[in-house]
Amino acid sequence: MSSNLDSPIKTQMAVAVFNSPLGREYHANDGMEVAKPSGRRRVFVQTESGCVLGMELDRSDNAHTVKRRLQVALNVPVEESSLTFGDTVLKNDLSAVRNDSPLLLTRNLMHRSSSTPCLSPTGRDIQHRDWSGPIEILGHSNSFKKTKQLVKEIVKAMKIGVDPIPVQSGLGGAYYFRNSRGQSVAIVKPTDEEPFAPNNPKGFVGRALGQPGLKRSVRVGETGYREVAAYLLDYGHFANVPPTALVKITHSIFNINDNVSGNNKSMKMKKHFSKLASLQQFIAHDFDASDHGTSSFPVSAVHRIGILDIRIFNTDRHAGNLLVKRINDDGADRFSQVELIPIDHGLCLPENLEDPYFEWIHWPQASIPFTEEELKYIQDLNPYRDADMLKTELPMIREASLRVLILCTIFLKEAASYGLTLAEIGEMMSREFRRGEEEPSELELICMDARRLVAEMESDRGVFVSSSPKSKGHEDSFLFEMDGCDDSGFDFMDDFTCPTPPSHFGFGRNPLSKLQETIEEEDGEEEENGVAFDAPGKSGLVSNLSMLPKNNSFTAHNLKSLKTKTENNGYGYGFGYGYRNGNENGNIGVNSSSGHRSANEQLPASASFVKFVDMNEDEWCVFLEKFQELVYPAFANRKSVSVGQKQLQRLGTSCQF
Ligand SMILES: Nc1ncnc2c1ncn2[C@@H]1O[C@H](COP(=O)(O)OP(=O)(O)OP(=O)(O)O)[C@@H](O)[C@H]1O
Repeated sequence: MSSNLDSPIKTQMAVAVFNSPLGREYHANDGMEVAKPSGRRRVFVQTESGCVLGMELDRSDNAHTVKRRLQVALNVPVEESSLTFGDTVLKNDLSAVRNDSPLLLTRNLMHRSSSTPCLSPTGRDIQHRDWSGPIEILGHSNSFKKTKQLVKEIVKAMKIGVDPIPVQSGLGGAYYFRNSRGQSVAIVKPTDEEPFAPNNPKGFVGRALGQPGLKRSVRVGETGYREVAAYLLDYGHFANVPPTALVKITHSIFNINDNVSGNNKSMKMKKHFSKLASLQQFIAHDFDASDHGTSSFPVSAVHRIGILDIRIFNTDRHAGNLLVKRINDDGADRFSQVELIPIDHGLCLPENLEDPYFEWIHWPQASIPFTEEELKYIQDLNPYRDADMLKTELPMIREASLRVLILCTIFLKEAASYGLTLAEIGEMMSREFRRGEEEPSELELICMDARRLVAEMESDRGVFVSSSPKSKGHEDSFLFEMDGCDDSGFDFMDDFTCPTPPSHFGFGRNPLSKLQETIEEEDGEEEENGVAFDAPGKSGLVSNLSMLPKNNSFTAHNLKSLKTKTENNGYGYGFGYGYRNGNENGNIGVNSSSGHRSANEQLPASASFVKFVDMNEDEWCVFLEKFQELVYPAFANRKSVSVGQKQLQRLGTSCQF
């Protein structure tokens, strides 16, 4: 039986099927929200094609009944599909699924590239039968007040025919939505148009939702809720993150790729598609931080954004992601002050520690000590409360990301109270390149030591827990079990071995402490397919970039951005992991005829030195205790080096005279 999960139109048809069993539709944004009887929930099912269905669940529903309804609508046999909610593949019980949760429907068998889209001429009629509003906010937090207002303005404008405008810059699909006066009021980024997602309009396709994305530890399709998480965590608007919410949004502007030819389908069809997207308030600005000298940036703005970046382990704070707005502009070229607006938090809260990117790290503002007010803000942060808040507001968030948030917040609190500056904290979190090797950051080294202590305690007590680091047959070596997208047959993070980290802190980093990451299934498949690019060295980067699509939406900014993203991760020194073209069995499809590029052609794999998700609750608690004990010697070490560096700098200056 051919399954039609890839058909956006079929997906739209399914709306009718979903609405019927319960007879009543829930309107999130029209002010008519009816109190639901307990057990009744509104969920949003996203298919692999990116399209989204609003659906009501009853207390009696289970995964099987939901999939059965999907089978009727989409012709996907129940036994061939999986329904995923965050970390959980739903087997039967749906009690963990809360109101407003997005669910991902995937096929177990991987024949994506050979599936034939099935288009239905009745799509328009179906759209009329979808009673949900054109924009529904997922979640009911008070924090979304501003967004609700924006949504009203946008819907009003849409009704009188004011269309959104596609955003040319950036690697993902994004659209400026406007008010009735034609002013941009929000930027909308559909989750299925992210870089490498199936409907990316700029040629970066090749991975399925849920697979590793631009950053290996952030899955494709999951940057949208991270944008919202950053906003929700920005208590008191401290760092100035623009109001952001996750929405189900329906419009004909959105991009749908024909998954056979890779061509853009929606442009020709002008159909309406419902998508899950982040919707962020548009902030009028004058330039971004890459366009202007940074010396005018207020110290407090840099500190506040830096504090947020550390909490959320931002891997993408490049200068383009800091908008700059002049204030007190006297009309001349001079202006007394600027306001900074941090945007684009889709690559924060990774599922693993990797190399963060903090543009501010070498700005002088970052080396100025925190003020009392900033220290108070930091001390009042409660990582466990933050994690609970995110779980409530964004129920699909993964445990691994929450652990990264908890760890980084603890690290920030301890480091700030010890007296470290923003720059020192950022440096301790960043990896370095030595002799062409990416080495773990000081933060990662501390974590590796803490993990070793947990493992030692367990072996002393004779405890063997399946999720603990296990002996791999040779001394000092562990094999960590991975969580994976088991149903997709694609391991998110593959097994890797972990030699014992060095027992000292600081600067004697042991290159051998780097975990040897298995490069997914590539090795085998490279041989099978006989198509492999191996371009070590910097020239590899250049040659790969030169192969990027040349469509009109792909600008120098995109290039710079991809280059920054890769170089930031230390990949600028080599695409040395080997690249391959997609294969017809696989999830890494390439449509070279259409100019669409495979994700794997451009993405090197990142090293994982330490992970947290394989620890059970008890181990995690002990790990955190050990971590907190171990940070102090590391802080002392860092402080003494900073002092040494300052003395050297002074010496250098005095030598000039
Ligand atoms: N809240 C906002 N207000 C105004 N402009 C915005 C806002 N968010 C994004 N933009 C603009 O849209 C562009 C693209 O957005 P963004 O950087 O978030 O997308 P992206 O695809 O993730 O980009 P990149 O690949 O560079 O990280 C930005 O360069 C910026 O000019």
